[in-house]
Amino acid sequence: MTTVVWFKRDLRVDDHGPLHDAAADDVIPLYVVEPDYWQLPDTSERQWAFMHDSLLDLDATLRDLGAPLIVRHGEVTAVLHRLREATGFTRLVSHEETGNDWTFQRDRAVARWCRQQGIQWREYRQFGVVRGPHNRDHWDHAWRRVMEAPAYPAPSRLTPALTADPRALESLTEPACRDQRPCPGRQRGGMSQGQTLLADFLEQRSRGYEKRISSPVTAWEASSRLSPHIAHGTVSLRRIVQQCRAAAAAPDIAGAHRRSLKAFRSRLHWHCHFIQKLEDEPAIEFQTIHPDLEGLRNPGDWPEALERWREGTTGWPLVDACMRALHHSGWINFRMRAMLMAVASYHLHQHWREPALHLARLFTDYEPGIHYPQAQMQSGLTGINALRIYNPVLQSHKLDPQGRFIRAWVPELADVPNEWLHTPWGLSSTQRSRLGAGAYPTPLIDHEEAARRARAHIKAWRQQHVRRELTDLVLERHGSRATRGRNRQSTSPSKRQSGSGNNGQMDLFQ
Ligand SMILES: Cc1cc2nc3c(=O)[nH]c(=O)nc-3n(C[C@H](O)[C@H](O)[C@H](O)COP(=O)(O)OP(=O)(O)OC[C@H]3O[C@@H](n4cnc5c(N)ncnc54)[C@H](O)[C@@H]3O)c2cc1C
Repeated sequence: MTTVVWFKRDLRVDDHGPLHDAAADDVIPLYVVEPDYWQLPDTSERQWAFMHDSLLDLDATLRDLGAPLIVRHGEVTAVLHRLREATGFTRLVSHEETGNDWTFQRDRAVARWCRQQGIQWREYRQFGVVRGPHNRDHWDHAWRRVMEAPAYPAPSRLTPALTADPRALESLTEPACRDQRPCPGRQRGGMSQGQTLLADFLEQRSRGYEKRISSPVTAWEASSRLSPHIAHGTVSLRRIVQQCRAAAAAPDIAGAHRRSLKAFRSRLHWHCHFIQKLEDEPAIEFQTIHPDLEGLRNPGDWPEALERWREGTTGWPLVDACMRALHHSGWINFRMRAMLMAVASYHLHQHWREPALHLARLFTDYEPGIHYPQAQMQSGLTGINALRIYNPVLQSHKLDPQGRFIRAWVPELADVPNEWLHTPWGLSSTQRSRLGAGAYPTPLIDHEEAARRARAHIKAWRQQHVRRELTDLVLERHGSRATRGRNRQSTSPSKRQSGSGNNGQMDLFQ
């Protein structure tokens, strides 16, 4: 039997169920470059570049196993059709994908084509995300079952159904990407890069994880930096969970290090918890999680603010440093992603979708299932989470007190003393010119005033438009069971989502 293994965002051979099971057959390992996908507003050349590294690595490994990667361009059903005519394959295997709406519709088209052609298509789960009806109360248990199951070993040998592919991967025609912003500091893709990062993180860098991931000064080293590898599947999430557990169980591990590994493991759980939200409600890509918050902000309001936010010229140094670092490297830590999104939504009163798309394009680790729910959560659109209006000046003092990160990314402020670095608009124009900061913009709005306005606007909107019964439905559908349990015990229904209010954040729904 000939089986096509369709690689998508699972570019590895280890813990790859479809490849493992297909190894008994004649196999066609296939990757399809889909030109229409790379024209979508949430995709970019930097993501393709990471993918390309990973394809080269995958191809080299598959060649060693005996069956090189077959790469085709075009619409997937058309590619499969031609391949079917050429090889007569009868089985297609792949991983389930919670991608964006475009990939979901493409998968539906593939399913239709398979039915018409009498091809058996088996999809495997690679995450703890459940497709179809399921009981949210048992979700954690199901996640653990998947992560604790034995990983699939890489096949030791493959029998190729197509021996020589005339189109060598090295000469692959790159898709024309709609977004081509350069990313010189991008992480490299590929299985070996992912493995090295994981080993290095578990052995060394994770020691300071818990305490050092919030500051953009230290997070670059303290975070695992595995996100683009998880998003493109060059390392299996299950392997990461299992190796993390093994590292934490080592007898000689220090308490702080063990706590850090525990905190890291909870993030791996969040990965699937968030993706599950998009799996359960794909409309989240386009619509607010809480339907009554849809009209809170309008697309197209204040275009100058959006442009300045996008280009890292808001005049708030930490915000601009984060955006510019992201342009350069395709990655920024969680806290700063949250702050960027919150500043766009609250201070600059932007509708959530354009900022979310901009960030998606900038992230080499763009993962729709995490991205859209997170972007909405940080914009106050779920109706069930504490609102976090990050104070960009407070965050700046707290997370970059010496201005190391700011000076690295906002060179206009390199000579501004610490006293003024976080609030350079307080300098007179003569002082600014003397310090070489004359070209750095002043903010469009006072940030405290902007936060006050945002708070008042949301409060009024909520009183007028937000229906409790819909909030309860959102909570039922998307709320974390752990949080819900806590809420049930400790808060009255009207204060269900009251939050910490720390770290420069405010809870507006109290
Ligand atoms: C507005 C916004 C958009 C985001 N978009 C993405 C995205 O497109 N892709 C993406 O992978 N992450 C996204 N995140 C989550 C998080 O910021 C990144 O996963 C993390 O910064 C990646 O770095 P790391 O791998 O070093 O993280 P680590 O802290 O080392 O975490 C390990 C892994 O756990 C998962 N994870 C970590 N934090 C979260 C979280 N808060 N929610 C869900 N999963 C998490 C990721 O898979 C991550 O790679 C977003 C967060 C915000 C606030």
